Amino acid sequence: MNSIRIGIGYDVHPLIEGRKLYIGGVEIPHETGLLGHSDADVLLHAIADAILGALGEGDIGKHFPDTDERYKDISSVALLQEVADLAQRKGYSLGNLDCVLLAQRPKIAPYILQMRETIAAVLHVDAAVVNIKATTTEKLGFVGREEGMAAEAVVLLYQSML
Ligand SMILES: Nc1ccn([C@@H]2O[C@H](COP(=O)(O)O)[C@@H](O)[C@H]2O)c(=O)n1
Ligand SMILES: C[C@@]1(CO)OP(=O)(O)OP(=O)(O)OC[C@H]1O
Repeated sequence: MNSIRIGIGYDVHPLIEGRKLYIGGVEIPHETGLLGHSDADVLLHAIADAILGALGEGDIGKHFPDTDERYKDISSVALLQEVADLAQRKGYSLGNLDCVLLAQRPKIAPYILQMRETIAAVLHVDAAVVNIKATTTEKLGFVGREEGMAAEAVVLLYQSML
């Protein structure tokens, strides 16, 4: 029987002035951006962690240490690409992916289709199997105070070949 595996991912990054805002591989005009060693794309980090979890391969901190200068300011699209390549080498394909971004502002709805297409291209799937949701936290907590953003992702992988 072909094996199926699920994985979850969760990530948080602070928001500061003077950084560009990248979410889901898309640059979004905003007065603050996410802080991290990489471009701090919190949504792609949660997705990459979910895939690594499904593969039993730890997390992105293990694969791309924030002490390594190679990953300084790197695009998280490149990190997700490396994770996708690992999944492919292990014979796994994406069944479907669901994720949610927690952000008080900006509204990301106008960018969701571009994010889905970007992620789908990296993962070699149809955008129909990539679902992206967003929620404010009704001005509650660190997200509501716009101190940071969080993201969660769940993926299902299936073994496509051996
Ligand atoms: N940063 C965000 C947060 C939410 N949305 C969309 O707005 C709608 C309402 O969200 P609530 O959390 O206030 O219930 C919902 O459709 C979200 O997708 C958004 O685009 N960007
Ligand atoms: C991606 C990495 C590597 O550049 O750095 P950050 O952008 O700080 O992101 P984090 O979510 O802390 O995950 C792992 C890191 O090693």
